[in-house]
Amino acid sequence: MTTLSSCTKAEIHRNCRLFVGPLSSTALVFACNHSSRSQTALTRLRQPVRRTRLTSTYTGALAANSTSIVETACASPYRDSLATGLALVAAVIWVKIFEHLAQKGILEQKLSRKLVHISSGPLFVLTWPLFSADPSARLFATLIPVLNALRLLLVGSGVVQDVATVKSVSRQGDRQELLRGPLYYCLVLIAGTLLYWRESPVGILALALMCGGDGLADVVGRQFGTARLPFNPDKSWAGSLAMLLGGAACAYALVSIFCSLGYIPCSSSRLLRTICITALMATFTEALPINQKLDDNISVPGIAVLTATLLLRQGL
Ligand SMILES: Nc1ccn([C@@H]2O[C@H](COP(=O)(O)OP(=O)(O)OP(=O)(O)O)[C@@H](O)[C@H]2O)c(=O)n1
Ligand SMILES: C/C(=C\CO)CCC[C@H](C)CCC[C@H](C)CCCC(C)C
Repeated sequence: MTTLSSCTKAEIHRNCRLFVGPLSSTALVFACNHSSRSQTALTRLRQPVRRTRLTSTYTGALAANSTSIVETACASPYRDSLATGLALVAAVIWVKIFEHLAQKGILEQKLSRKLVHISSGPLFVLTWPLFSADPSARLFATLIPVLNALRLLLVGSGVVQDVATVKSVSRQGDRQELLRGPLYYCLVLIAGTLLYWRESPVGILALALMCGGDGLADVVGRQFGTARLPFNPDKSWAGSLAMLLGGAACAYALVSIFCSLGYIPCSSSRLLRTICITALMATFTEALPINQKLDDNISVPGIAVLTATLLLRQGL
């Protein structure tokens, strides 16, 4: 179990800059999530954080208001349970928001479904630093997609009636659809968490390309996809370009956050090359006329894992 005092002042500053405002307490949880350092160093580091008059108001308020709550949460033996509970509540609220927007007609059903697709995975990945360094932490985190997968199984198979969920994550309101794309999506989140967790960029890359990449291809393709691909008239240049850029940007943002938090050792030129080549391969796979046989939520992360694993064989 690590505590807040295991962060360097620089780490706290860096993370505070990343997660400002209402997420300030999260920032400090993030900041205290690194592998432990020597107690002497901790004591030394702790004081400067307190002593320094942090110039901006938010950092001052942040330190004053959040430290005790965050210290307690970090030091708590229930840290992973707390993080799981928090992420589960966030997941329910997040999907409910889109259910509500689709039901009120504020968002078209297809768009609402795609926005859930684009945002849920990256938001889930962003909850990972809330968990402790304990080897069992990834199992706690896995509970979030596992419970969502179970919900999809129960609703999709008709055991539980939930019209709102069906509406928000299906294309046409057919409950059985939940057993395909959305269920595969949760299974990929489960596999990514269990196999790669926050120690390797491979899982994060695969999830980013499935969510940010493939999701954006649909949104942009529907809107601007007049020029069709020569080898697949169901897909467009605009959709594929959006997947390439959106997927690479999402992957870069997430991996950079995990690099800067110290979970992944990174050399930026190598990382950029890996992200670009993996995004290209995933975009090409998504554009192929194979999605009647193989769901994009399987083919895209599948090819991303293969490509990134091969490229990162020599390490970052
Ligand atoms: N590279 C891409 C990908 C998708 N699209 C457009 O986005 C919409 C949805 O595509 P796709 O995701 O392949 O369709 P579905 O399988 O129906 O949707 P889902 O992935 O959500 O199951 C289609 O209008 C398609 O033309 C596109 O123009 N270019
Ligand atoms: C419509 C979807 C895929 C079709 O291609 C996505 C379905 C998403 C699930 C129903 C909800 C998944 C929730 C995540 C496991 C956790 C999100 C946590 C976060 C903190 C909001």
